[in-house]
Amino acid sequence: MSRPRILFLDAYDSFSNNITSLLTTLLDVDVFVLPIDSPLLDPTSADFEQRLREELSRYVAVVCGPGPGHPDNDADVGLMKHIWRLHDAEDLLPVLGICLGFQSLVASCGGKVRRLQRGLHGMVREILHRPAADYNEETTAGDIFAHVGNFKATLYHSLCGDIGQQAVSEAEWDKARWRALPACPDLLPLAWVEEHRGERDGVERILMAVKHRTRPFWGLQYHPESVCTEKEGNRVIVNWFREAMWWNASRQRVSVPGGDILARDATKPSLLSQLSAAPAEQWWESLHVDAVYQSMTISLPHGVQIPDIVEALGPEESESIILDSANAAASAAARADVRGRYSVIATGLEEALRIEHHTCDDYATVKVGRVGGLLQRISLAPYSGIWGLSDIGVPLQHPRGHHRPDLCFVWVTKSLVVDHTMGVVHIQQLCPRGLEENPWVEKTATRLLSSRIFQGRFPPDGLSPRKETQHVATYQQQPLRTRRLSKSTSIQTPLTRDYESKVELCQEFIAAGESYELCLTDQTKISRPVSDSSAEKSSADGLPMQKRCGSSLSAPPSSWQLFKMLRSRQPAPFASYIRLGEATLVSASPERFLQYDQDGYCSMRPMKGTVRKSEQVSTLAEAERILHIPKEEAENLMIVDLVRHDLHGICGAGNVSVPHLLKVEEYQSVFQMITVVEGQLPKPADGDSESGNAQRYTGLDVLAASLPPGSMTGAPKKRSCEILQQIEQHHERSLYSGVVGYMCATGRGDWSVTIRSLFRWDDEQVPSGGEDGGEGPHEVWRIGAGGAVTILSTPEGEREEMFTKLAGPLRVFADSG
Ligand SMILES: C=C(O[C@@H]1C=C(C(=O)O)C=C[C@H]1O)C(=O)O
Ligand SMILES: NC(=O)CC[C@H](N)C(=O)O
Repeated sequence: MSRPRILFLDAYDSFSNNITSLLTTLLDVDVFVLPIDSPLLDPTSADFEQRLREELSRYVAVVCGPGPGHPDNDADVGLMKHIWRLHDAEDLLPVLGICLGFQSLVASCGGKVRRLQRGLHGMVREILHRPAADYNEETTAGDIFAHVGNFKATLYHSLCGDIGQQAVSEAEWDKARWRALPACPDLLPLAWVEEHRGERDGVERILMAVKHRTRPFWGLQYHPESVCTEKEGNRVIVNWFREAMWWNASRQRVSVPGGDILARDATKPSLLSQLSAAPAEQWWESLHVDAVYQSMTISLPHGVQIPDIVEALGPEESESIILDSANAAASAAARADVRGRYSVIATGLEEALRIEHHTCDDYATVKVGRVGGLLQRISLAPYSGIWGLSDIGVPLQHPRGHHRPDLCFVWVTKSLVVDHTMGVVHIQQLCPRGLEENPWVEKTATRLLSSRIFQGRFPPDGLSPRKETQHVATYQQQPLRTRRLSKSTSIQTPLTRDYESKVELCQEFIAAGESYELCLTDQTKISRPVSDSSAEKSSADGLPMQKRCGSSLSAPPSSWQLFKMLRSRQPAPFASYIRLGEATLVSASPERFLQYDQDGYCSMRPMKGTVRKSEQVSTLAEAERILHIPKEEAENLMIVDLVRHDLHGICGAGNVSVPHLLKVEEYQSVFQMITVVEGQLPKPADGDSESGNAQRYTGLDVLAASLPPGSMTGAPKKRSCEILQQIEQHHERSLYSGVVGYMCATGRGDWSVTIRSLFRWDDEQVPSGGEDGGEGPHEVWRIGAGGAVTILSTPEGEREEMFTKLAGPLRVFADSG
């Protein structure tokens, strides 16, 4: 027997999948999702009424979801307002509105929707409903709070339904609070929050739930699906469904089973299932997946660090992918929970196959090596797109002024994986079958074993000592501002006043109900003489090339040297050094985005809440005191609920949990609050068969469905990105704010958020940075930094946070002048 079906109208919230998961698991129903502006159900088309009626006939009930915006704005609520207009016996069906859906119900019944005195986002409050003793036969009818105990729930709103409550005097309030008020006679209030607004403003009465007097409509202002809403609140949902089913039964309304429906499943189809639509000629045949795995493991001498291994491997390759658990050695000092266990050094990139995609294109390219010939252009038409802003419905500005790839996947067949826990290096390659004689693994092992670092001619001290010695002399602590470091390097940081007014603008959008949290960022631009990249890394004899050449002091440090400086100053679990195509990224990211294993276990680690280390805040206990406050916890909670939504969209109902909520961790220069959210990918019903395999979900499904990272956008993601594009003046964040990581052939993967990083593009060169125009070509480095703005932020606080995050990466330029 098929389960009852519920239709969920999605207003592009970032919590929708949490609601569909809650409904599915709690009520044993199937939930189908229709966007509020679905082109399949267009209110301007002639047969709209008919199509709507047909679609609704398939469901036992409708849930109108939360979302950004205002119920008076048609585009924000779309189909919802047609639901509240249903009236005759044939069309009518039970409906529950949640947050925006609830406000839309209030507005449709003549109530007002006004701004709260101050928005409440990620705030957990006691939901006040009628006390148990007050329930009798009359008051219980249709009251979905009847016999529910006390519970707290999470709020995400700036607006509130106003049915006249503020006008009721204190003396009258006790009686009036459960009665329909004259301003809106059709709605019976069922629950309230009383928010203390300080001496002057007193208590703001905030309507939390209603029931329509004659129609089967209910609404909840709070978020029943939030991870911080207490379980007792689930009984409200169960009661609603019981009332809904009872209403259907009493009207002999039966939903029509089967048939075509316009709404889609609450979870997305797998990426692999899209391949059946792919053209017959398969580009991935050139990946040589028919390969032999060869490997060798050698032990790692104490104190050897990733850059030492890279340098011992020999002269620099023109491209690099190095994922460096740079805090592995310094983990005792960092005391952060994440200790990178593995580091990955990719080699042989010049012959590696890669896939690139530029967001505005409708194709991706497959080619070999950096300048290698184009093998194929893959049309994206048969697929649902490649993971970017455009895939969450946020178009980019045209023209973008460049044709750089926004996505680059490289098929790496030769790599070194360092296991810091076991103290070993695995040298591994996938060798095309028939070419097994390839001696690369042995040759690499021999080269490492005979190098200075493996021969013990290396100081066995945890931190590599020979690093930036030549630069220490120029080290100066300087305040951060636009300045010239030397005659030839200039740094342009965001202007204080500018940034602060952008924070204020974010807060205006939030107060208007357009967003709950906005991760505002800005960029710092560094222009300096082009570094001599041919002198990067070291020569085959193990001596730093620049030392050999004797020209080290005049040449600015190469990107590789910048990386070495950054990783030792800010040892982070997700450091990386990437030189790929035209891009260079030097990162000291502390934030894991997503990790998954071959069994479909996924873990995300959103980070929100940052405090700079200082004399006043130097211990974990002090940081906890500062970070465990409503503002910081709310910031984190909002992203946690958003990340749960992203995971639910792939893992499905009931397969997401939060094992660690709001934990404070220590890093080199900051304390950060993090939460761990876990999910389990569904197993295909007939897992071993070919068709089962085609339906299989992998970690890539989660990655594709979760970009861009919610911690860098704010919530709800789509509207927040639209607003941020505007406030950040369509300035592309570029490599900053994206993700870097790997997925290996067995299905494991690990991705970090690119923050606390520097990056540059080869094509961004200015002819001369010198005032006299005589200093030769300059290259441009960029550093993005920012933080989450909420209604409780202060412009000064946010500006200070942005500069705190900027300081670490920027200092490598300051120190190397
Ligand atoms: C925006 C940045 O960091 C993000 C914002 C954080 C915050 O608001 O506390 C914390 C970590 C990141 O998700 C940055 O580092 O530039
Ligand atoms: N979560 C929501 O649905 C929010 C509704 C509305 N945009 C508000 O801010 O009040």
